[in-house]
Amino acid sequence: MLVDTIVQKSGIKSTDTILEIGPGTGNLTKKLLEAGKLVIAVEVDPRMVLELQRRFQGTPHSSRLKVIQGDVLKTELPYFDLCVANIPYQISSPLTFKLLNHQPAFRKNKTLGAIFRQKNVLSLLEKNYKTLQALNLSVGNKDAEMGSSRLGNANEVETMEMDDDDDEDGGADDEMDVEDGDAEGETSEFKNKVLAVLKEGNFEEKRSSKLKLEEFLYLLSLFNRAGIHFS
Ligand SMILES: C[S@@+](CC[C@H](N)C(=O)[O-])C[C@H]1O[C@@H](n2cnc3c(N)ncnc32)[C@H](O)[C@@H]1O
Repeated sequence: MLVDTIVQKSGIKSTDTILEIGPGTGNLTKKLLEAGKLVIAVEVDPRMVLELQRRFQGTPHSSRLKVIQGDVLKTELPYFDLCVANIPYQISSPLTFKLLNHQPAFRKNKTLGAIFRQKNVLSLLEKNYKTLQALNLSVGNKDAEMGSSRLGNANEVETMEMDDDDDEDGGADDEMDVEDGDAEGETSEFKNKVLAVLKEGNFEEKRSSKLKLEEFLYLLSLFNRAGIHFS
């Protein structure tokens, strides 16, 4: 089943308690409960909450289901071993960020500086960063092609200026950096980029458990501005 696959890949030791975000009418919830899990479901839509309660009330599983009605971004999350979610795209970044910073509930009350130095966190972020860079490059190249075909050969100077702009914006040069850089150099370069964002907002020594929602969102905006995304 899906959860077992996730567990195998992630190396998580225990999956007794599952946080399910956006359970809707509860199709996955049912499977999780049937697999003997304790499910904490966070659902914003009151109609879905009623449906969930109606569906599992009086069944042998009801004692292992807790439903929390509310916006997951504004809800204080309980302890859980594994989180599953099927949620709208718009909230996936802030949610991933919230979950990344939910670590005090498991592991220690680490500073953000310590959390963002962890290899698994850095490698996830770097993967997203490179995907976005590649997408931007391909969109940039398409725009440049369309631009030069619009200008045609009649205005060579304009076309050359446009090429220069591309270089300044990190177009072709960046692509070469990505291809030519050695793996370790790139990783520490990316780590420095992440730490620079934390320093910019004065977040490095702050503890995630003490942050307010506004501070989370501000930090998220700083990361996004630097091209660093969480999903
Ligand atoms: C794509 S549906 C998932 C449906 C469900 N997995 C199923 O199979 O029936 C997304 C669900 O996320 C819920 N949702 C959207 N935003 C949410 C939020 N901020 N907090 C909690 N739940 C949310 C919606 O109400 C909806 O039930």
